[in-house]
Amino acid sequence: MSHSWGYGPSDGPEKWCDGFPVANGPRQSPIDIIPGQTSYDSTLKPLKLKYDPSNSTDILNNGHSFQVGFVDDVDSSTLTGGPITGIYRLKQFHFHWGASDDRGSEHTVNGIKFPCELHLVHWNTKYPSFGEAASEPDGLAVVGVFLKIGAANPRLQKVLDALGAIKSKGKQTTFSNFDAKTLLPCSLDYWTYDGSLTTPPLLESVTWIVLKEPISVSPTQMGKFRSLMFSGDGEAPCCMQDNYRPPQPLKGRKVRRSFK
Ligand SMILES: NS(=O)(=O)c1c2ccccc2cc2ccccc12
Ligand SMILES: [Zn+2]
Repeated sequence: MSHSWGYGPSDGPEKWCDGFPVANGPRQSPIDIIPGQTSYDSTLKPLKLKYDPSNSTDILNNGHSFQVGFVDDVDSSTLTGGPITGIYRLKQFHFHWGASDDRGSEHTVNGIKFPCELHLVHWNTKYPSFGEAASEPDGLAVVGVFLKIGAANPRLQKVLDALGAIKSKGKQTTFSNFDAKTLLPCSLDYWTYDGSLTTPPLLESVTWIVLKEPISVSPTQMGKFRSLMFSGDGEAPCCMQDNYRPPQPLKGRKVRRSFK
C-alpha cells in the first residue's frame, strides 16, 4: 500500500504517524534548538565540506520540495570532520519554506522560525549506497542552513532562476556547474544532534548539523520559492509552500555545539 503524504490538513505532519509509526520515535526531526540548553563539546572537529561544482547534475520538483542532485559515485563532493567519522558524499540539497516570511524553517531557535531552511544531504560511504545508508543509524548527515530575510542573495539566484523550468511535480532539468559551497555562510559553527529525515519515511538515520549563522534571502526571492507547485500538470493546482514539519519532542537527546 503506498502511503501518499503531503503538508495539507488531510495528509500533513499530524497524519504521518498513520502510515509511518516511527513519526513518534525517539529521535525525530526537526527540533527546537535552545542555545542555553546545548553543551559546548571541545572534541567536535571543524566541518570540512569539499564540493566539486562539476558534480551537480539536475534540478527536480519532487512534489514535496525541489532538489539539486549530485554525482555521488566518487568521493569528489564530500563532508568530513564535524561530529561524524569517515567520509559522507553529497547526494542532493533542497529547501523548506513558508507561505509567508514568518515561517518556513523546520528547525527553530528559541522557538523562532526562519522563512526558509536549506538541507544538504550526505550519505556515509561505509555503506554501498545512499539507499542502504538511509536505514542505518549513522547512515546520513544533513547540514541545515537557515535563510533570513535581508539583501537578495546572488548565489541563491542561480538556483531560483531554474525554478521556472520545474514548476510542477515531476519536472526535471539539467543543472550543471553549481558550487553548493556558495550557499554556505562565512562561519561553519554548528549545533549537532541525532535525528531523522523530516519527511516520510522519517528514518532515524540522520546526524543533523545545523549552522548557527544564516544566509540572506530577499522577500522577492522568497516569492520565487512560492512559485512552485506541489501538483503535477493536469492536477488541481496547489502552491508549494509551508512544506515544513514542525519541531518534534527532544525525548532526552543532547544537542551539542561546536562553538563557545
Ligand atoms: N528534510 S530531509 O533532509 O530530512 C530529506 C532527506 C534527508 C535525508 C535523505 C533524503 C532526504 C530526502 C528528502 C526529500 C524531500 C524533502 C526532505 C528530504
Ligand atoms: Zn529537508
